[in-house]
Amino acid sequence: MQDKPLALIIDDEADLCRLMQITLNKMGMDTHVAYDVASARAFLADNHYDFCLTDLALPDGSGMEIVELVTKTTTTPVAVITAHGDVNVAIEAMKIGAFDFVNKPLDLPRLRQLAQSALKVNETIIQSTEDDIPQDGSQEKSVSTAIPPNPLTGELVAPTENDTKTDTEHNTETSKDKPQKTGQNSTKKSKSSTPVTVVSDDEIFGGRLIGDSRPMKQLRSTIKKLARSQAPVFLWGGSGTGKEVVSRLIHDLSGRRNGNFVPVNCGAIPSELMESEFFGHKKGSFTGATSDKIGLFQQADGGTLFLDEVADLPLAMQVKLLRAIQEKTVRAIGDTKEVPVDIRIVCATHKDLADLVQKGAFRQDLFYRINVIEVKLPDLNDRRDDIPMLAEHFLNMIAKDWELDNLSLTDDAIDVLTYHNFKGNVRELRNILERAVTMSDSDEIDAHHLMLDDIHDISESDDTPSHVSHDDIITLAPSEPATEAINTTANDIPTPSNIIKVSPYHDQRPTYTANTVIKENKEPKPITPGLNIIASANYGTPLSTPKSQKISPLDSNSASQAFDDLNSSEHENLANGELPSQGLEAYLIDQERQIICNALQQAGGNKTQAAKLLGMTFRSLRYRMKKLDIDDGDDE
Ligand SMILES: Nc1ncnc2c1ncn2[C@@H]1O[C@H](COP(=O)(O)OP(=O)(O)OP(=O)(O)O)[C@@H](O)[C@H]1O
Repeated sequence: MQDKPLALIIDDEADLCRLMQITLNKMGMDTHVAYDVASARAFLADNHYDFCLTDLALPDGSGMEIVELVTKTTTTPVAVITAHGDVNVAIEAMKIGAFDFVNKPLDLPRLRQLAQSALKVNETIIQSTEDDIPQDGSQEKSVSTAIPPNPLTGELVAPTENDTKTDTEHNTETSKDKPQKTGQNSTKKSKSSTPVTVVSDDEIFGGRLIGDSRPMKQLRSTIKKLARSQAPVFLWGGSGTGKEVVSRLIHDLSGRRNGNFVPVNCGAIPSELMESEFFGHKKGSFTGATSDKIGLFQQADGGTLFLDEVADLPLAMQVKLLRAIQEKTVRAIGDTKEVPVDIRIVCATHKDLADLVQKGAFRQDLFYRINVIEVKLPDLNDRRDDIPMLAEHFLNMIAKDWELDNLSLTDDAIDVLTYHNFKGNVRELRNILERAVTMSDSDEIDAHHLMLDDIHDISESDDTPSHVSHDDIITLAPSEPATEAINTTANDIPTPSNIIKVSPYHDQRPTYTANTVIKENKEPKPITPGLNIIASANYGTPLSTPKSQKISPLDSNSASQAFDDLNSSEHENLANGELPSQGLEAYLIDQERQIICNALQQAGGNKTQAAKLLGMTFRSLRYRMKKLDIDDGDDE
């Protein structure tokens, strides 16, 4: 018969210990109790625990000592008990490796939740690899400053027989009142009783976090450690460095992986809707609230809430967010009850949040609360060794996606990429390659297909490469699809099961990058005689025609159906200086779709001919058709 999970409770209040014991026993756990640091140390020396819970104020020392000891020498998740409201101490404990905390007076449902999370942490043991770089002075400078000292030091190997001894030697003398042990199997505990899945690094990271440079090895090692904690994580790095990728990995590797991962772009939610989006609302609570709505916090209950661009939160919302994070409860607009939520917060920004705190634009208390573990993501320019590997990875992805043969880069192209100044980081690299593939009709991508000379000039003169305004740009090449989070294929994510929930505000902003733009030319650019395209669509925005409605270019009915809203009176209105009712992006997408359908019709469905008419390569046309959901018909 399998052992029950074993917990160690450390607190000098006997009644409280008894209450915790009863609660954990009812959950099917065995328990040991120690009333001081010395007896806890003795228990820890002789047993392997699945969960450890310690008070901070103990008669002969601090619970922090226990946290340090447990995280340095075992894989056991250790939580701390804090006096109510003493969040600062809880944060300090999490910085040195505590996986979570519970307040006094003790809330039993919260204790149960904590214990359950602890057991889940033990379910996946990630095989240690050579990538696991010890966090000592041997790190490169950029990494050691990026990651706070010793955030979580748990070893990531399954416990072995050597990890533990039997406790027969000391089981009577470890506590002033004798340590209390409950349960049948509590005295011989040689290894974790939680069913363990062993996952290799390749299974976890394969294809998702490419890079063999030292900063990337360090990052992978940090992610694995963070996955064993509930501590809030703050990801800081330039646009396109992979903050969302890292956030998803932390979720997928953690005990929360069966809950939802809810990404939300804080900068994309109109401020008047923020409270309702985050916390939900009751029907009738304001004009337009026609039904009850569950907020993002509740959607992420049991999982992870990823607050991207957290620096963009208005101050009023920061106060409400802080309260929800601290209290672990939310109240929907128009509701009278608080609802408990169990979420882990991961935040990200490319802005200097500490600077915003100084300037009064970001609340210090919220900054302190979300910035428990800070991880700085390295710029691509600081890990150039990874560029060939990343390029190969993206070419393989593009080839698979567009059903092309093997694509490759010439040596010259690799050189050009390796020396390019990437202001948009990995996303920019991917966009450059996507464009290069559309520009080349061969499977071999050469330096000139990358078109990096032009880009260099542009990016040099552009301070905000990743968020260029609509007004002065024309997109030349597709930027990253906004629906990536939804469309990610099993192939992209070879992970433990994950349920991805995408909030309506996730990544809706346009994803222009400097490399995909040319400066404005007010005059529409004639591409071929008779065709006047003012700009190509930005593929980073949702299509105005729903995905399910595939357009057949040769079926004039279905094509015209898609453009019903672009009636002639609208064209007249536009000519008179009015703005498109469906918004610029949707308008441009419809325009592009219509023009391509026209060209295909004129060419009798022959894509090669249609591409010529449009002055683009065959491959570029096929790519655009795919993005715009225009029926591909037979391959030529
Ligand atoms: N190390 C990596 N390996 C493979 N793909 C990566 C890596 N880093 C980033 N990417 C890819 O680059 C793109 C941008 O990544 P991501 O969205 O995570 O960046 P970000 O830092 O969150 O960007 P932003 O700040 O603009 O939101 C995605 O397509 C992602 O899959």
